[in-house]
Amino acid sequence: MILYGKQVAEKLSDEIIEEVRSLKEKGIEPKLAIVRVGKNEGDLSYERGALKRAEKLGIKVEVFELEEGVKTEDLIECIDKINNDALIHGILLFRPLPKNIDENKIKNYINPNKDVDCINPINVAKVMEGDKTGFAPCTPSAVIEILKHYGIELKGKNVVVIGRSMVVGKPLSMLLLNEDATVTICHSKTRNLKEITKKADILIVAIGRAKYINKEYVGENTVVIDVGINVDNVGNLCGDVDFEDVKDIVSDITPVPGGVGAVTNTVLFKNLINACRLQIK
Ligand SMILES: NC(=O)C1=CN([C@@H]2O[C@H](COP(=O)(O)OP(=O)(O)OC[C@H]3O[C@@H](n4cnc5c(N)ncnc54)[C@H](OP(=O)(O)O)[C@@H]3O)[C@@H](O)[C@H]2O)C=CC1
Ligand SMILES: Nc1nc(=O)c2c([nH]1)NC[C@@H]1CN(c3ccc(C(=O)N[C@@H](CCC(=O)O)C(=O)O)cc3)C=[N+]21
Repeated sequence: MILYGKQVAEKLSDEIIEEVRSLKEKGIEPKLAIVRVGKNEGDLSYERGALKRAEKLGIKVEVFELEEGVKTEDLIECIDKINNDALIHGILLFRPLPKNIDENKIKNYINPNKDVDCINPINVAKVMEGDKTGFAPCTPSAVIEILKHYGIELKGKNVVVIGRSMVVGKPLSMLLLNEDATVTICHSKTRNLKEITKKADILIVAIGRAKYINKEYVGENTVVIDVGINVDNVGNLCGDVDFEDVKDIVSDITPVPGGVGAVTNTVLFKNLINACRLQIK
C-alpha cells in the first residue's frame, strides 16, 4: 500500500481549522514567522508547502529572509524581534544554517514557548523525557502521525532509523521509543547496513541522498517511511528511497512528494496552535 501523506494532512487540517476558528473568536490571529537564511532548495520547498497550507488554514505567515552571508549577531537580532512581538506565536528557523553562523548559540535564543520546531534545548530535553508539555519537532511528529493514521502499530516492533540529525533521526528515535518500539539508529559509520535494514519491521530513512535505498536494503514485510527530500538529476523532487525499485517488494511505502513532507507542514501549524494557547494563558 502507498501511505499517502495528503490524507493524514487533510484530517489534521480539519482539526486545526476548528482550533483557528475558536482562537479567532477570542480575538487571536495565529501567526508564524519563518526565518530563512539564503535560498536552499529544501528550505524553499518547505516554505512553499507551508505557505500553501497556511492559506487553507487561515493562518498568517511572515517570512524573514536573510542573506547567505549574515553574521550570527544579525540572526540573533532578527530572532529577538520575533520573540518580543506579541502578534507572532511561533518561529520556524530553517536548518542547517550556513557554516559561518554559530547554531549552538542561536538555538538558545529562540523563546521556548514559540519554538514550534523544537530547536531550543529545553524542548529537546522534554522530547528525551517523554514530557508532552513542550514541542516535538515537526518532521519526526509527522512520521508518527502517518504510522498512527494507517494503524501501523509501534509497540514491540523493530524500527530501524537511518540518520541521526537533530532535525529528524535523533528526536524521531526518542518519539518511537516513547511509543514502545525497539529502535536501532544507523548512520554513515554503521557496518553491514543492509543486514540491519532487511530485518526491520519499519524502516525510516532520513539521510539526504537521492534514491540511495534500493531493493537490496528491504524485506518483504517492511514498512518504508521515506523522509528524504532531494532533487534528482532532471530537477524533480525525490526521496532517499528508490521508490520504483522497492515499491513492489515492501508491504507499505510513503511517496515523495506527497508523503512525510506534506504532513510536516501541517504538524507545524498544529504546534503553532499549541503555541498560541501557551501564550494566551
Ligand atoms: N520530509 C520532511 O519533512 C523533511 C525532510 N528532510 C530531508 O531528510 C533528509 C535528512 O535530513 P537531515 O536529517 O536534516 O540531514 P543531515 O545531513 O543532517 O543528516 C543525515 C544523516 O544521515 C546519515 N547518513 C548520510 N549518508 C549515509 C549513508 N550512506 N548511510 C547511512 N547513513 C548516512 C548521516 O550520518 P552521520 O551522522 O554519520 O554523518 C546523518 O546522521 C534530507 O533529504 C532532508 O532534505 C529534512 C527535514 C524534514
Ligand atoms: N528546522 C528545520 N526543520 C525542518 O523540518 C526542515 C528544515 N529546517 N530545513 C529544510 C528541511 C526540508 N523540509 C521539508 C519539509 C516539507 C516539505 C514539503 O512540504 N514538501 C511537499 C512538497 C512541497 C512543494 O515543493 O511544493 C511534499 O513533500 O509533498 C519539503 C521540505 C523540512 N526541513
